[in-house]
Amino acid sequence: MGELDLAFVQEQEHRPKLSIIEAEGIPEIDLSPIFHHEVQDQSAIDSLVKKIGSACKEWGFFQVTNHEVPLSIRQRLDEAARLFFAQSLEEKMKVARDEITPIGYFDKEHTKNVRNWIEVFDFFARDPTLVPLNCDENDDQVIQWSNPSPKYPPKFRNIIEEYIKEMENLASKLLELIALSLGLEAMRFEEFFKDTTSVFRINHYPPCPSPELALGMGRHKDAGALTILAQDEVAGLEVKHQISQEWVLVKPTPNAFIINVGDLTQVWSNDEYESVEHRVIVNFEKERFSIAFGVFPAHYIEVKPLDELINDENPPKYKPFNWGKFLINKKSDTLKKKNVENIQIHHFKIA
Ligand SMILES: O=C(O)CCC(=O)C(=O)O
Ligand SMILES: [Fe+2]
Repeated sequence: MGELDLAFVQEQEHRPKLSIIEAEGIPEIDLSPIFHHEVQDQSAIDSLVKKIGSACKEWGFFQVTNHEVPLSIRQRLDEAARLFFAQSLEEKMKVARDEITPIGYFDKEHTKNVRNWIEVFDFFARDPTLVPLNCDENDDQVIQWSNPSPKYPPKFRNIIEEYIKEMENLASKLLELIALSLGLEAMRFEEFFKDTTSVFRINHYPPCPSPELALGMGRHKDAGALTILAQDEVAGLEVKHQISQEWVLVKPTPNAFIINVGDLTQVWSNDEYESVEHRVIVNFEKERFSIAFGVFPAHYIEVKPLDELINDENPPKYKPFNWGKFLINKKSDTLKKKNVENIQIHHFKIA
């Protein structure tokens, strides 16, 4: 990437602030009560569920520690990611995204029609992943998206697959805790994820000549049920604080994962939990890496507020919509600048 092209320049109101507020408030939650207990300590689990519930309500974001994902896997992936992105553009383009399949290497990503200062590598948890052929509501044809096999670094694919397994285990645990925090059965969400469309992604933010004008990733909300994010020691993620409406920086905690609830959790919970806006600022000197795992259901899932959470006083706030169509719409919005507003869950809101 060279000097800053106009395509990257954010409108004045969305440019990063020079004075940065660090988020002290993002709760750090210890997951040890759900691991390694022959006899489970119910009061420790109840208190964990409460903490998760308040974090989801107040922030939509929290960090988890003692999550049982081995540090060695994260380190091997980090090393491999650095080797992959250090290659020439020509090499990376051999596993590039194309117009049809939004997977592999991509360096022209857009958020809300502004280009991001980023290069990414996307990979699906299932190979192949089934998705609708197009956004047409009356067309039920399905296609397969298949993962690329980068030749370098050696074993890159295996390391990614190993990491994805860990993410899927952690995701199921977190979904159980979130279900309990909403007063639902622990396994309430499980059926949605049988044929998951979950996606793994490595984000690489190179140093940027004008970090005051561009963003690594423009303000957005994550589409899925949850995102599990590993960030390196270079800070950059900013979260919109619900109460003050200020952007606050999420300070890196070594070996923790940052969890945020996405649009689907917002709809399923009928707005009890909200998918919170976040963005990534870039750095003049330092590159930054993060690894995101988006927990997504099967393409055929009809998304709507859960029956148990609605009643006469709290009627459904969303019309049902199909996850697969929503997903491919979202993916096509990142491909290039469009002249229309990108798809959002509020388009399904019942007035
Ligand atoms: O790089 C980060 O810290 C956040 C990335 C992000 O928001 C995403 O991948 O959706
Ligand atoms: Fe995100």
